[in-house]
Amino acid sequence: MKRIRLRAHAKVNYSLEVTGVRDDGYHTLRTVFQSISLADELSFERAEGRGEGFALEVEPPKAPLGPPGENTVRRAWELVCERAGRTLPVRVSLLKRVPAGAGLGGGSADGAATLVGLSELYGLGLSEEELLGIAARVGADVPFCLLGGTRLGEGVGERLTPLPPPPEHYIAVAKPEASASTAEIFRIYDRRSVERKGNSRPVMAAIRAGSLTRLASSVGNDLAPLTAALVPEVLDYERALLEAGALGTAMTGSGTAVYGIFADERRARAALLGEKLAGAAVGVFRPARSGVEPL
Ligand SMILES: C[C@@](CO)(OP(=O)(O)O)[C@H](O)COP(=O)(O)OP(=O)(O)OC[C@H]1O[C@@H](n2ccc(N)nc2=O)[C@H](O)[C@@H]1O
Ligand SMILES: Nc1ncnc2c1ncn2[C@@H]1O[C@H](COP(=O)(O)OP(=O)(O)O)[C@@H](O)[C@H]1O
Repeated sequence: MKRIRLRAHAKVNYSLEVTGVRDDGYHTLRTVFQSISLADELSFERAEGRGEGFALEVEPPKAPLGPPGENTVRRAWELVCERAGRTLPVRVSLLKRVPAGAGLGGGSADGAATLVGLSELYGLGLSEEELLGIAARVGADVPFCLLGGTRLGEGVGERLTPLPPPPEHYIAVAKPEASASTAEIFRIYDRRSVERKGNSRPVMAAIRAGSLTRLASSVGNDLAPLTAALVPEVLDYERALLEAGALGTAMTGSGTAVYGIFADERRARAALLGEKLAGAAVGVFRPARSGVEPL
């Protein structure tokens, strides 16, 4: 039985600026995305002639994936079936490692991996351009999660420009108990605009210069004050990471996870053991060069 096994990488945003609002209410962004070594694992097998054609097993079973109909894996499957003009019976196993609702793009990464997995499983031969087109319909982050690496995202995140890999470093990630809904954060944004810090340009200059200290001192996220107003731990954890020696910290995506940049793995791991981050540690990760890759 043919089985496709893939790793779906999470991401952080080294910068996140809101640049406007489209007619459909989506906000345009300028953001530098970075895939990281934290990843979910997915496997895909044909499930000929069983039920409606889509079966998903998740480990751990209680992983908070929202309403079943809204799962990004199912949504991606529905769109690929539509593109293929037929039902593609599949059984998907998903090992969740990326915390949901964290701004780490876990759901988006799973959606991206599903597009690749189904195209390979059924030999659909979908081009990257076709996959990107479907990805944009799954979610705003999914086109990036499909390509991965280091990229500038514009539009709602679908206009991607590749960037050189960043200088070597370690990324210590911490997440408060509370999650944040991306939709809610943008609703708050519409009611009270935020100071635009313009981090993307200095972040890109630092990456191009290969300077870790400049990169670390340039990271930032315009949405952080909004999420922090709902979940104060966002700011507490940024401070704790700096006190533990992080060269720079920021919130990722619409939150609630935050990360600290370290040159030294040992210090990054020690930072997550500090009492102020007790129970919040997600882990220490490295930049990754792809978004979806064979397991
Ligand atoms: C803003 C980012 C930055 O990385 O946040 P994170 O998801 O990483 O936290 C992402 O682009 C999010 O992408 P994604 O998580 O796919 O958002 P979606 O599910 O497509 O959107 C959820 C809701 O958030 C709002 N939304 C989302 C993205 C965007 N650029 N503008 C918006 O206004 C819309 O109301 C949308 O219905
Ligand atoms: N495969 C999935 N993994 C995680 N969350 C999912 C998935 N499919 C749908 N969701 C829902 O989408 C929400 C956002 O998940 P996720 O993409 O991980 O957040 P973010 O992009 O903010 O990191 C989750 O809170 C959950 O309700």
